[in-house]
Formats: sequence, structure tokens, C-alpha cells
Amino acid sequence: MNRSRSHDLFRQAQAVLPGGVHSPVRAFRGVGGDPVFFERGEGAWLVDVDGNRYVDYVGSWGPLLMGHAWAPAVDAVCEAAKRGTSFGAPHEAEVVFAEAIIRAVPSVEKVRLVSSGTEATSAAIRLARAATGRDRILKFEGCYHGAADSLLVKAGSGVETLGLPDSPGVPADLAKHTLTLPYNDIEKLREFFDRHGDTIAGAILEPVVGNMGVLPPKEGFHEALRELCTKHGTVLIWDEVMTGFRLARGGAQARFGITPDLTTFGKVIGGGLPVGAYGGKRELMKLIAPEGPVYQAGTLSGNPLAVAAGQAMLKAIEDPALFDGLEKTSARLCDGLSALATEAGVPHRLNRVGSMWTIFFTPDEVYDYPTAKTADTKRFGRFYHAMLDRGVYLPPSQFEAAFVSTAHGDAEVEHTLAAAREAFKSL
Ligand SMILES: Cc1ncc(COP(=O)(O)O)c(C=O)c1O
Ligand SMILES: NCC(=O)CCC(=O)O
Repeated sequence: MNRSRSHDLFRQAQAVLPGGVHSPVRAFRGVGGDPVFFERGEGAWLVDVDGNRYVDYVGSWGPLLMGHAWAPAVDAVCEAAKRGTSFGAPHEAEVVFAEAIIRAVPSVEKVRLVSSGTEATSAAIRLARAATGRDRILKFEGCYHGAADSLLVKAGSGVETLGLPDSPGVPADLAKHTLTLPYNDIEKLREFFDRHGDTIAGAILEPVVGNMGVLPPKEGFHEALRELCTKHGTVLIWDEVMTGFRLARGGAQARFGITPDLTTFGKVIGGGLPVGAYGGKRELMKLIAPEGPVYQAGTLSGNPLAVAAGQAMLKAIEDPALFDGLEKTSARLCDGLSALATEAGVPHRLNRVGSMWTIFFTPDEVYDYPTAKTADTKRFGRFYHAMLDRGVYLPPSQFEAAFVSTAHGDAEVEHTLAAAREAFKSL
């Protein structure tokens, strides 16, 4: 496969962009080689600047539940653009959109729109701190909640891929307020809350982790955290930036039957445009300015183009058959991949929840940060390039989730499995 134009563009990019990219996870540091530059997307497929075609499992890192250039979102954005691209003032669609979010996710009684997941999680922890008068935040090792200072402590995703578990530039005086625990360890959770519970403003977590690769929650983990937060007056924040509107219309909380106090959204909520949101209990959300004193703002918040795309998305996911279809495609794909890896004698664990999945190159169960780290990342890198060269675009790191969209069908699954059959044999 010839990718010479991508190589040339990457050299050009490195002269003007740090590392040649606008977000670290795009740079292929976890798998080696140069990133691919894309020209366009069509449904489940990406086409690069050299004309190569790939089945895409990155989906812009999660937002593209319906695949690339999904017509209802594109049309809605074009129509909205004709009426003005930004008002910096209230408009009807942002209210109707908020109502749709609240209908889909019952724990959200009031919601504020922002433009990214990072903004949503930053605001949620500020709100938790203000509501409780406490400074400390509990997060879980390997969870990633965006690039905000308080949350760049033992973070997953690109932070882990680059081996920077604590980022320079985050004041130690701030980071000391972020305490961390292993994911899925109920015993440690109870010990921690016994000792520190009454000093913790908020506990934030990914309800299904995507940012160490996919890790499902263990039985009882969410129930225990919910109970402990209630007991100690700690605000439970579910970061559903990745899982929201993807694992079910009502997100992971609909799937697991847990009611968080605050929820953060991003990715799917914007239908491929920049949208984030946070919302939850009325008594918490009323503290947000101008209703209350907790300041949070954004010039492009509630942007009419982004809201138009988001509305198209939220309308589409009202159809429960959509999630049944995603589940079937994802199961077929992942069962197929796992069977092929086994056939080729490649020790692996394939973790999947709904349309989120990761293949870890380790024989052992993967359920937290240390177990994710047992994966053979060199082998992942070889697998990655073997798949890329056969027209399959996976997230370029062992510690990321791959995503299936509704645009993925039998043809894409077949193409992927045919590539994987050869790729596993080459490892
Ligand atoms: C769970 C989670 N929270 C927050 C974020 C941050 O969102 P954004 O990249 O839109 O700022 C991400 C992804 O980047 C994420 O996966
Ligand atoms: N799982 C990690 C992300 O989704 C981050 C995407 C980015 O920062 O480009």
C-alpha cells in the first residue's frame, strides 16, 4: 500500500504542529510509523490522501455512531448554516435539544451545553467542589476524562500511550487534590471511603472504561460506588463522553440501572460536530451561573450547527432496533476476531461492551490498569500495521477503544475478518 502523500504531509505538518498533529493520540506513537492523512469518509470507510480505502473503527474516536458523512446530520448542518453559524445568544433548537437529552437520560434534570468532553468534565468537577465545599476528587487509574489539569493524574488514553502518567505543567498543589484508586476494586473502594469519604467532593469515572482499551465494570462495582457516594455526600459523576448515546439511548446508566448525580457527555451527542454537555440533579445544576454562583461559559456553547447535528443523532437513536443492529454486528465482528486469533495461536483477550471493543495481546483477564499493562504492545503494533496494510483502520494504540457504527455491515465485517486472518498469522 502506497502512502507517500501521507508521509509527505506528515513531514510538512511536523514543521508547524507539535508532533505533526493537533491531538497526541493521532500521532501513531503507540504503534510506530507515520499517521495516515485522510481525504474523506464514506459510511464505515475512510479514504486516505493516496486513495487507499480502510474500514474505519476509530469513528473520530467515538462520535460517529452512524458512520462518516451521515446524510441526516450533514443536511441538518447545511440547513442550519444558512440561517447563521453562531448567535452567541439563545435560540430555539438548543432548548429542544436539551429537552431531547433529558428525555433520553432521566438522571439529567437540567443540562448545560459546551463544546467538548474536556469542558464538560472540568465543569462537572468544579460543580462538585462548589456543591460540597470540598476540594478532593476521586478518579480511577487509567480512566481518561479529557485534558483538564485536575484530571491529568494517572490518566489513560494518549497520556498512557506516551507514558506520561502525570503531565508536567499541572501544579502539584492542584494535582494533590486528585486521589486515585484502581478500577473494579470494591474492597479498596470501601477502605478509601472509610478513611477519606467525608473529604471527597466528587468521584468521577468511565462507567465502561474505553481509555485503557475497553474494560467492563465488575459485578457490584457501580453499586458499591453509588452507595458510598450517597453515604458520604460525594457527588457521583459518570463520565459518559464515550458511552453516552452509544451503549444505549440512555447511555451506560440505562444499561446498568445506576443513577449518577452528574453526567458528562461528548462525542456521539454532537453527531460528529463539537458538542459536550453536563447535567444532572436540579439541585446541583441550579448552582451553575447565572442561576447560581459557579461560573462556566463558552462563546460557541449551544452552537446552532453543532446542535443541528446533535438533534439528528438523538432522533436517530430513538429507534431501539439501531442498538440491536449495533450489538449484532459488533458481536459477529468480535467473535470472529477472537476465533481467528485462537486459531492462529495468538493469546489474547477481546473485551467488548456493545459497539466498543479492544483486543488485548495477553492471555490474562483485563479488568484494571495493571492488567491492561500486561498486554504485549509490540505485538499490538505489528497487528496494527498488518491490519492497516490490509485496509482496516484501528485506533493506533493498545490502550484505546475501537468503535462499530451502524454503517458497518456484513461486507465490512467480512473485509475485517479476512484481513485479521492474515494479520494474526503474521504475528
Ligand atoms: C471518557 C472521556 N471523557 C472525556 C474525554 C474528553 O473529551 P474531548 O476529547 O471531547 O475533550 C474523552 C475523550 O477524549 C473520553 O473518552
Ligand atoms: N480515547 C481518547 C480520545 O478519545 C481522545 C481523542 C483525542 O484527544 O484526539
